Amino acid sequence: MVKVVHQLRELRQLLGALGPTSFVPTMGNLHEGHLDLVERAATFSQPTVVSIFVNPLQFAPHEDFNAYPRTRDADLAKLEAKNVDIAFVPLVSEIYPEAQSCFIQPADSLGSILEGAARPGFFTGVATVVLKLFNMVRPARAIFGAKDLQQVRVVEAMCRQLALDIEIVVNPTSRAADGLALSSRNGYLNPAERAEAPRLFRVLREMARAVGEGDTRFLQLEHRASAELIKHGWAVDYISVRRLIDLEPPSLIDRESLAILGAAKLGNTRLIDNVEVDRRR
Ligand SMILES: Nc1ncnc2c1ncn2[C@@H]1O[C@H](COP(=O)(O)OP(=O)(O)OP(=O)(O)O)[C@@H](O)[C@H]1O
Ligand SMILES: CC(C)(CO)[C@@H](O)C(=O)[O-]
Ligand code: BAL
Repeated sequence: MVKVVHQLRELRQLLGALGPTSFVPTMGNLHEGHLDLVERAATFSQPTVVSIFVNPLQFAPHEDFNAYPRTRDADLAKLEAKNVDIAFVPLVSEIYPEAQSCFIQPADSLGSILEGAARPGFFTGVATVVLKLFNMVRPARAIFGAKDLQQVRVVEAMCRQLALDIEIVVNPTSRAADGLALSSRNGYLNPAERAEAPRLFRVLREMARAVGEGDTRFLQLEHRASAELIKHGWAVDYISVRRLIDLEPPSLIDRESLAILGAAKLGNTRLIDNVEVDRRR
């Protein structure tokens, strides 16, 4: 039976009896992508803790904090079916008990680019809540999805820079049959937008193929991909070729591992995705 816990006090009591755990932080509205993270957690053969918390700190005032889907009972049934040990479902007041809080601000070189440029303050909100959840759960490891690649890099850097003894495990992006990365925000799409949405993955995959085959005209490729999306009604935040390791722009001389990252809006729905480059030349 999954144990549903709302308060830190109870969480600590339960954890004391469990020993080292694997932890999957989420904002709920669980889909197969989340459940794949839970399955990955189970491969470590230690108890699994999943948190469900829609973190107000990572939403700007004009963003979708209030509209964000909250499907608690369905989420808990899915965690029960996956044999999760603890579902930690705190109230906002449990995570932020004081009116003012200190924050974890990622280095600008990582926290203020790409998603951080499009959503100022976003990674301060993410890093702060992730550190807080880590301190509450004190897991041996935490599992994150590659769909949010920059979030993974921010969390890895935080663990490195603040000497946290937590292994960060990255699980591949789970996709629908047509390639669209699974995401809670896909639920905002109307049928016509849902049919259009896989184009983001397709243009990123096409760019990754071109770069993998040796095309180094990155700016031209980025412009072409953006134009293709704009032509089909998207508003593009960025499409960018980056070094996989630190998301810096690549140099033309070194043969670094690369990824193509993109974020764009279809109607009112903002989607992100990324594709690693398989370099053949
Ligand atoms: N399609 C996916 N594949 C792999 N991991 C995923 C996928 N979607 C979400 N995750 C991971 O699940 C964890 C919790 O993410 P979150 O609850 O924000 O879900 P989401 O579907 O990404 O929602 P949103 O639409 O808000 O971005 C994160 O580590 C995230 O990277
Ligand atoms: C890591 C996270 C749970 C922090 O709120 C969130 O950013 C998410 O769901 O990806
Ligand atoms: N999955 C990332 C969390 C967010 O967009 O707020």
